[in-house]
Amino acid sequence: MQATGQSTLQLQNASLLAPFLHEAQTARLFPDSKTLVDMPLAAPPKEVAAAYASLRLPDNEEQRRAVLQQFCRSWMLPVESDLRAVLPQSAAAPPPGWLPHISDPGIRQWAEALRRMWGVLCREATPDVLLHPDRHTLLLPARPCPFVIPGARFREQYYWDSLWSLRGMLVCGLVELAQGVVSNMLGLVEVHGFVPNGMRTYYLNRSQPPLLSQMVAALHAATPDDSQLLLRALPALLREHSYWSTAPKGVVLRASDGQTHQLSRYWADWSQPRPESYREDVSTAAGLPPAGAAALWRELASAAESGWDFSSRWLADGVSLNSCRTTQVVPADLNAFLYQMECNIAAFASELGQAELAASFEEHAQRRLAAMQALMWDVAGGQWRDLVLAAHGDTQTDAAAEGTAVATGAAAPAEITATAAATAAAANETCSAVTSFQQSTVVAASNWVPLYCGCTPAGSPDAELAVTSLQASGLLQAAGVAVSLNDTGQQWDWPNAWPPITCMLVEGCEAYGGMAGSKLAAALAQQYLATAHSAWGQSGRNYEKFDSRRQGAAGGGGEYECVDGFGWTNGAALVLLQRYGWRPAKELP
Ligand SMILES: OC[C@H]1O[C@H](O[C@H]2O[C@H](CO)[C@@H](O)[C@H](O)[C@H]2O)[C@H](O)[C@@H](O)[C@@H]1O
Repeated sequence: MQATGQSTLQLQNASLLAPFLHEAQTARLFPDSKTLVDMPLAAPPKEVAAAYASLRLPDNEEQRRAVLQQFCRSWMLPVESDLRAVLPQSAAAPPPGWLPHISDPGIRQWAEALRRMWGVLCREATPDVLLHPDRHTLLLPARPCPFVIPGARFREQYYWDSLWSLRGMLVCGLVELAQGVVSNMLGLVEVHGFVPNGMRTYYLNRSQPPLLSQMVAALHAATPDDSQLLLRALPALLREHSYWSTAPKGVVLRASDGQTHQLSRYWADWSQPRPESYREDVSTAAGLPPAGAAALWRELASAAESGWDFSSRWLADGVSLNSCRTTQVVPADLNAFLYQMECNIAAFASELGQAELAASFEEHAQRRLAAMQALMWDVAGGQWRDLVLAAHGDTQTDAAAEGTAVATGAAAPAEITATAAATAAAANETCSAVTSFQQSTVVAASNWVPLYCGCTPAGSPDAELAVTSLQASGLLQAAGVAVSLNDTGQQWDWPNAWPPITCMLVEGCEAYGGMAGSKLAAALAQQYLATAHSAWGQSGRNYEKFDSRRQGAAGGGGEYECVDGFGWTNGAALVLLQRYGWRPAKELP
């Protein structure tokens, strides 16, 4: 785990309080496991830990729970007492030019309500977080700025959510707020070398889909006169790129023609239950020996790093969470994001006059693109497939701690033969090439994310094929785009439709898919607007995810109730409304 200064202190305290965390989470003190880890301490951690050590816990379950509850009341502060609501600068300014021109009064009112949500979701840390960081799990950069939370239980800034929130803020003219959100992330990279999953210390073991360079690009387009932005962002992006492209996240694959390719995967530096989902992870690993449980917990945390927590994409048997094998998957969307990051770094370097750096990142981008084309592009299926590395074997060893396959995963069919040990070697500094892997058969919306990232030229035969295959995929439903065809009960599977994915598909089809792509993009955009508007009209809610089959219905499944707020839902709606207007379509082309 990479941590320095303030966060080291915070993490040391987390380990001091680990016995309490275990007991309290196991006793189910709160319906949502995340509540406890977001509550500030009322006294210095050493004092709290000493008080806990002197506590006599009764054997009787109910009495034990009551004692733990009383302990929490005495030694902890209410959730959200580390935050205060703050109105972003320019929130009171008149709505941006495009918004008052929406002709339908009901839609105009909705757009106005969405715009006001940035004020509702904006937070800053209380002075106590800066004064006593060791009492808090809120993670701050050196010079923290106000930020936007997704909403409800997600009461901190998140990494990939921020792209759609940021773009929503920008179409509303909230430039200072957007600048602060990006500054927070750059500040975290400057200290930790990567952007954590979210701004809490328990997220420091992993990142999330790497979209910072896209946020910098969006902000740069909105503030072309800010000469400082790229100067600050470029070194941070270089650090982030290295975090994603070196082992254990970086892997080397050898194709059947002998050619080696460097790609990346999700890999969390964590082999314990996630503190924010402690009870859930303990229960998923029930019955496993300690080493097997530790390996599974890494796989679960790595799935959380993907943003797709959880999905059949990561499950060896396609349905059970205890077959999670995220680190054995080399994801198409992750590598597409990294391709885009490499292109953006090249463009920023070139703008700053750093020609050599620009050329080297153009080369990185071209190499990754060639690898994706050679290994992930499914010509017959017209989509980019995740790659599944052969399973490492049946148990966890020290090698597992270095990033090898999970214990519980069934071996992938060995279409391309090689030794399982090669998978393990992929994680090592020596970077021996993995030769045993195959394309995943899961039909997930992520298979078309490379279209959004420009992994094939606009209007090319491959791009047109991708649009046609998306139309035939079964993912496009009456009220939205399902993220996969597999009904597992997990939230990143059938029948859920997630705003960021829909937005990426719309923009990918529009930018690269020729005439057919543009038509589909416009129809998908209207479908999203119709369902988001209908949900708001029926319930006053802005759900984090939707049911792709029923207009205005919330999504479900997974380890927490569908929440309201919601950063990326509102951002995607505002961005699509500004781009496409309100033109309800009858059906998809
Ligand atoms: O508490 C469980 C998990 O919750 C988060 O994941 C979900 O919400 C995030 C915020 O909107 C979103 O970025 C992610 O895609 C969702 O699946 C969190 O990111 C996980 O790390 C956490 O374990």
